[in-house]
Amino acid sequence: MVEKRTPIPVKEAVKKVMDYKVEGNIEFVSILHSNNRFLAQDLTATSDVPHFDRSPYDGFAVRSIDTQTASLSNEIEFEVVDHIGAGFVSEKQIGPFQAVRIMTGAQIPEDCDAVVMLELAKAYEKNGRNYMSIKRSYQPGDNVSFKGEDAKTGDALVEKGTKINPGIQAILATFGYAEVPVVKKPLVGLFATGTELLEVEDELQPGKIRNSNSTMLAAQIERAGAEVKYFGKLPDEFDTCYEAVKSAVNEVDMLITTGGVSVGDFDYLPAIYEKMKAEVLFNKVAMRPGSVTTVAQLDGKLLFGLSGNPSACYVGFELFTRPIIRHMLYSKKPHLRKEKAILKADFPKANPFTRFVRATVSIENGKLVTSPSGVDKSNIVMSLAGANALMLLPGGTRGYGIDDEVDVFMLEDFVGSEWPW
Ligand SMILES: Nc1nc2c(c(=O)[nH]1)N[C@H]1C(S)=C(S)[C@@H](COP(=O)(O)OP(=O)(O)OC[C@H]3O[C@@H](n4cnc5c(N)ncnc54)[C@H](O)[C@@H]3O)O[C@H]1N2
Ligand code: MOO
Ligand SMILES: [Mg+2]
Repeated sequence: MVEKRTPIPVKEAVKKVMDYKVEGNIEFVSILHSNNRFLAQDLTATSDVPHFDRSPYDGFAVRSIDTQTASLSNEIEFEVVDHIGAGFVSEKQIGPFQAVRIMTGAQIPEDCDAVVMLELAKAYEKNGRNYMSIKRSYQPGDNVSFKGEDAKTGDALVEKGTKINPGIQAILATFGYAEVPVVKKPLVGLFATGTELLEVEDELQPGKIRNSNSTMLAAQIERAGAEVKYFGKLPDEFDTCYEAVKSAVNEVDMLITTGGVSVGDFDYLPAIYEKMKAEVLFNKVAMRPGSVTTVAQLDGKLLFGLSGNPSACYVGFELFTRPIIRHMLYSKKPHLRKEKAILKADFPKANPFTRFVRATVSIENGKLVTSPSGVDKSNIVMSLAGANALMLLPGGTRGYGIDDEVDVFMLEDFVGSEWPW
């Protein structure tokens, strides 16, 4: 008699997995290798930026007090006593009706408090000396980029758990973070099981298929921010699989297998978990695809037994493994981001199970719209290519039609959801 499994609701299954979440460790990496990593500490400003008053224009630094009577009918002349570019500091004392020719980014001379743009001054030479004249007045601070106007020492800049992007790279560099505190990438072990599996480069043979789940999962693991340790494919042989899984567990933060979790004669993962004395958290989830997703824990370490069917495997990873990875990377919103979208296709059939339909989400007239990215069966690979979201169709409904509003889970997003269930 085949074992009867009792399905549990998706949110209960996710909760059971999240009971085993842990935070990752900190490591320091060169700023040059920190892009796309996740911050392990809040970033604070280590100095004022800019840390000196500077000129935002190419022009002349002046004492605003000397400009007060300047007007179209009263041109005021200044002697230009110094000339500095960005990176230089004028050592000169600037007296009444004197100016410094100054370039964008250069430090404002101590005695000056305003900058005249080059275009608004007339520059000329007289008796071997440089002069300029202006026809308008300036107030203290006119055309000055002030010390600390961008950030002040101690300002909170970016929260830990944030994915480093080009803008954060600029901030890291500005504040001298040559070595960046990032979360060590969770190491995710990966096995594909199945005697039918060929390598990608193999010629097709009768009854055999190319192993597509390994490369798919490796990419999903990397998309979530973790590192893959691929242990290879295993034939459907109990002892071989048992030994391989048992030893691999010790080398990684979590272990994924794909295939061999259902009730078939060569589906050995359930028996392997039992022999390892791992506690099975669930072995059936009330959803499609991915109903056979099985998760176990061994001394607090999670073993994800994902389905062999490609789409079921894909969905199982995104719902159960991804949030564990994202939590390890200090995210406060580790689950897939949930949004509302307008359905652009009909689903007339009654829907007994909660469905996660591989879907394409796009923006039309400022609104999210969605339609399935292909055939909605768990053994289908093609629908995965265009999927940037999973459309949630709750079970027990009479079907859906065009223009219905549905929930979608965004696959390529890093904002996430705190708890979308
Ligand atoms: N009697 C029952 N049969 C099945 C049930 C059930 O409840 N009762 N559940 C079905 C569902 S739902 C799914 S999903 C599959 C799950 O199967 P397994 O997780 O045990 O996976 P396998 O049997 O190893 O393989 C299933 C399918 O996927 C192909 N596969 C496997 N690995 C890969 C890979 N790495 N790359 C590409 N494709 C792969 C494999 O060849 C099979 O076609 O069970 C149903 N059966
Ligand atoms: O796990 Mo299966 O994908 O529900 O079809
Ligand atoms: Mg099977």
